[in-house]
Amino acid sequence: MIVAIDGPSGTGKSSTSKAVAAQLGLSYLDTGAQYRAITWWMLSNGVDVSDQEAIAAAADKPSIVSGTDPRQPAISADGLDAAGPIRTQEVTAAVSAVSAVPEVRTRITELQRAIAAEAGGGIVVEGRDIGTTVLPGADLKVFLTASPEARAARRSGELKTTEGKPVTDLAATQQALTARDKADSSRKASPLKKAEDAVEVDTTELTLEQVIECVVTLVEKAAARKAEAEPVEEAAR
Ligand SMILES: Nc1ncnc2c1ncn2[C@@H]1O[C@H](COP(=O)(O)OP(=O)(O)O)[C@@H](O)[C@H]1O
Ligand SMILES: Nc1ccn([C@H]2C[C@H](O)[C@@H](COP(=O)(O)OP(=O)(O)O)O2)c(=O)n1
Repeated sequence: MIVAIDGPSGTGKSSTSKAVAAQLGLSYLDTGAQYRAITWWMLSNGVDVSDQEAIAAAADKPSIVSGTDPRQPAISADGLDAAGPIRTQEVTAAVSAVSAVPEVRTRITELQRAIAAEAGGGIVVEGRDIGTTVLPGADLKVFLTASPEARAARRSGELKTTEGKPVTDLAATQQALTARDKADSSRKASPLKKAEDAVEVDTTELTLEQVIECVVTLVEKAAARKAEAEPVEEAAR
């Protein structure tokens, strides 16, 4: 069972995907964390993130390793724990530019497909292009949306500056988030886009618990469809 959950920032992808995976005993992959980790590695290793060629030349260098336990998501770059540093504003401000470079996307997409192929019991993979590009044959595709105001309000509560202070400016948070959405949706290589066969869920007026319940139901229905379809496929062989 492969579940793809895509959508812009602050729609609830990570919280929903982790909870659904934990509840249904599936693995979990946060692909945004991988793009953030490669961005953090570049910033820490003197790569000029305004120079596309420099980014492309460095794309193969770091070793990015993701844990797939939804209860203990882990991410490292060259063996260093990246879970904390990838959430700083510095990384958030640079991640769209780094992730728009085709060499970075090819590298990270290969990693994602390998992780999904190894997840024997099934996996929930969340990101921007999972349903469209990374795993177009997913058993279920969900596209989460929410109003920019709701997303900014959710995000502003958890952001930290590089010095570790909380970010409280809601208007600035919304502006940064909208700019990132625009960059992620307009890039040439695998932009943020709803797959034609994805189920869209608007989370603006829903609690996180309601979104989780809705996605669990969708996964259970997709699993039932898959179980019904498989004996037919077997017989056809
Ligand atoms: N439906 C919801 N209602 C209220 N808050 C939510 C909802 N979904 C997620 N959140 C909160 O919003 C923040 C961003 O959620 P997250 O899952 O990280 O979004 P994404 O992965 O899409 O960027 C988190 O603090 C999360 O707890
Ligand atoms: N599949 C993906 C996932 C993330 N990205 C890029 C674009 C996003 O702005 C950044 C960060 O993603 P992340 O999911 O961590 O962002 P949010 O938590 O939603 O703010 O990575 C991508 O290009 N493709």
